[in-house]
Amino acid sequence: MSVETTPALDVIHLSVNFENGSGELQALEDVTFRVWPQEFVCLLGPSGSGKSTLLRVLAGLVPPTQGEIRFAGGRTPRIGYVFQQANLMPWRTVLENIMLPLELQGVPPDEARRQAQAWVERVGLNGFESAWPRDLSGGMAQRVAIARALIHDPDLLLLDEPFGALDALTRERMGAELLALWQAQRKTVLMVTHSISEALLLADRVLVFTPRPGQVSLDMPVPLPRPRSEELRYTMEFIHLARQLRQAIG
Ligand SMILES: Nc1ncnc2c1ncn2[C@@H]1O[C@H](COP(=O)(O)OP(=O)(O)OP(=O)(O)O)[C@@H](O)[C@H]1O
Repeated sequence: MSVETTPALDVIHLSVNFENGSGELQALEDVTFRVWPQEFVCLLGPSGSGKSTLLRVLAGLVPPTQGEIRFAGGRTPRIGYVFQQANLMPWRTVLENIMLPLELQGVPPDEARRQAQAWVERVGLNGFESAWPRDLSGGMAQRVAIARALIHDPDLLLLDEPFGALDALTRERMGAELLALWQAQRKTVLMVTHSISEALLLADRVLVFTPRPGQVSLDMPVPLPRPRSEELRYTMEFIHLARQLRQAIG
């Protein structure tokens, strides 16, 4: 945990209801937790427990029905968002997709290109600058999405099952790459995943959600030493933590 004393964000008694055809549906109920600067927090829970909804509330895309979110400094932070699908613009090359957030901020094109090129290298896509999204593998497309989410130097990175559509080996590799990026960039991260081992390899803390309406049923620190590698999976401590999470999910 960070030594800084101001939380990056405070989620306070948050409830979210949606109107659906037959009435109200409660997605989240009285959710309270805080996240510290530079912390990596994974959200685990059954399908429909409101994890994606929580990220959308944090991004300001869905209003809370009750409760509130407080961000450090009293203002909404700059946010990078990555979804299960890369959602790249098909008419833009890899480089042009990565530089988009800077263009939208009004950064001059040459400077935007220079920074995008640095990100191409950071996410291991050298040589693919001019490739089109349709020619990329799933893992490569997600690397573009991650670079695009980080290029504007967000304070908060929201990841909604970013590796959920990838095969198991690519997923492992992407997890390791994300960890290396996080170690270098030290963003505050909230990541939804369905994988217990992914959560344990990446997170400082794991929040487990109950079935709908989502509530936090377990807030578990992950005391595994860093840097972490896949080998950790075979240690007794890892297996013990994985069992605790499995039991909490039910
Ligand atoms: N815009 C919306 N309108 C109505 N209902 C919604 C809306 N968004 C989400 N829901 C409902 O809220 C509940 C929580 O959905 P959410 O996608 O947040 O869960 P989740 O935990 O992320 O699920 P999964 O793990 O399957 O992605 C679900 O029952 C979903 O159908």
